[in-house]
Parts: sequence; structure tokens; C-alpha cells
Amino acid sequence: MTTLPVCAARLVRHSRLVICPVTTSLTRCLHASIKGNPAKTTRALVPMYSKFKESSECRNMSFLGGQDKDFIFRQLLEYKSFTYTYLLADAKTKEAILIDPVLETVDRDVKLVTDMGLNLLYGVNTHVHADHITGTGKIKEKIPTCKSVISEVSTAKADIKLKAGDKLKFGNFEIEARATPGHTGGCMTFVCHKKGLVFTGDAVLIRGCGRTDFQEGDAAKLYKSVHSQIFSLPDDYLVLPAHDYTGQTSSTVGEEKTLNPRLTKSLEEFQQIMKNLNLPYPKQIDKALPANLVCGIQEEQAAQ
Ligand SMILES: N[C@@H](CCC(=O)N[C@@H](CSS)C(=O)NCC(=O)O)C(=O)O
Repeated sequence: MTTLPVCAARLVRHSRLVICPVTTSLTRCLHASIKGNPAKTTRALVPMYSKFKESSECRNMSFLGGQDKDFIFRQLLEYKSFTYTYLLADAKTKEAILIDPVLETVDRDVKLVTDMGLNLLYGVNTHVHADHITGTGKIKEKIPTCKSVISEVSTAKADIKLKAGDKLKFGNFEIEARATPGHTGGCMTFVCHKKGLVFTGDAVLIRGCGRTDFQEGDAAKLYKSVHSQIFSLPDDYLVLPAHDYTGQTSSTVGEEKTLNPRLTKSLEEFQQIMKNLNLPYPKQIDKALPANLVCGIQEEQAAQ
């Protein structure tokens, strides 16, 4: 109870970024407490604060701020392949996961994890990437307790093979694995419901989607899995893709449902668009695919 006005003060600061009725009321209430009766104000703040904690604004604040008292979040860029790696951690228990680490940036990521005193449980791959080598193998060498993770459908080697519906826990948080094939056969999307975050890998990119011209790529499958597994999530969930080539960092389910120039079309139109993308093959595909089938540089490769 005593910390409530402090929390409210932080909310007031954040309310400059995002204005919503709940924070506006909180602001008024806090200002009233300066003039009036603080105990009465605190009583009035309790239901408002509870409502705020459940709101998308509150969830997104921790994304904007990168950290709150419960949750740590970082979006990290590997700028040669324009890949985003995500660090998620429980701020209290220090248990952490990395989603889509890249070989070239393993040292940066391991230093961040170590500096922050985190206990990295999992290095998770959304799929067998074709454009860069995953960092999960090298991370395991540096942090032997960390387990590599990928979908079982991918047929890649890893410590943990996920099925649709499986959950990975870290402290008081978890990500739910959803099968979203189409870019590759084994693509998975990870949802952190508590924070309203959805890690789409290459299934949904911001105003785009993963190509479907190799690795069991299938435009119809991609369309159906995105619509059933991602567009069915609440509109305010933050979409966090594995790549962006235009300098954007995040979107929302609601935005992509209405503004994505490919996925808002009919299935037939989508298939035509994907057939005519004519993208050059990723530059690293020949070394990335075999390495990623063993989750990066691992014993199997070193022994060869
Ligand atoms: N130029 C890059 C590869 C770019 C590319 O093909 N990206 C993939 C995801 S990584 S396999 C993709 O699906 N792109 C969709 C799109 O519309 O751009 C390189 O050489 O690495």
C-alpha cells in the first residue's frame, strides 16, 4: 500500500508517452493527493492501479522502458542479417531466455546476461534460419547450463524439441509455442501472454512476412497459420519479428491484421504475391542451413 503513490508517480511520468483514460484518472488522483487527504487518495488509487496493471498500456510500458520490477526485456540487433534477438527475464528470480541469438553477437549477448546477473535457461530458435547461423551452439559452450530449443518438426538437433502448445517457463513467466509453418515447415511463434508479446520469427514481419520459396516454404500454409495462430491473439499484443529491413522494431497484432500489405489479402492473392516476390537467395544460405540443423557450432560439426 505504501508504495502505491510511488508507482502512480511513475505512471504519471509515463502518461506523457501514452495517454489513456486510466492514467489520466491516476494523474488527477495524484495531483489531488498533493492538495488533499493522501490516505483517501491512496484508497481511490487501488482499484485504478489494479485496472492499469491489467491494461495493454501497462504491458507496453515495460516494453518501452525495457524493465520494470518484475520483467526484463531487451530487443537486440545483429546488423549484418538484420536479425533481432530478444532477451526476456524474470527480474526477481533472474531466470532468463534468449530468442533467436546470432553467432556473430554471442559475446555481446553473453556479456549482457552475465553483467545483469541472469541465469540463462534457454536459447530458443524460432526456426532453422537460412540467412545467418544461430548463436545457440556457441552460447551453450559459454553457459553450459543453457539448453538449446527448436521445434521438433524442424528435425534440427537441440536439447529440447518443442511441440505446439508446449511452454517454456522462466521464473514467473512463460512463453507458449505455437506452430506457424509456411516460411519453413518447423517455424514456431512464441507468445508471452503475461506481457502481451508475440515473437513471430519470420512468419509475420512488420508489414510483411517470411518468404516461402525454400525450406518447405508453402504460402497457403503460412497464410493459414498466421491467421489462425497469430491474428487470433488480442489486437494489442506487440509483434516482435526476427527481422526488419526498414528500421522498424515492433508492430501489433491489430496493426498487422489491418495494414499488412500481404496478409490482409485473400488467400489466392497472397499466393500470387508470394509467387512473384523474386527475392535473391540469402547470401549465407549454404553455410547457415547445415550449421543450423545442429543448432549452430556444436560437437557434431567440430568433430568433422
Ligand atoms: N538479403 C538477405 C536475406 C533477405 C531475406 O530473404 N529475408 C528472408 C528472411 S531470412 S531467410 C525473408 O523471408 N524475407 C521476406 C521479405 O519479404 O523480405 C540476406 O542475404 O541474408
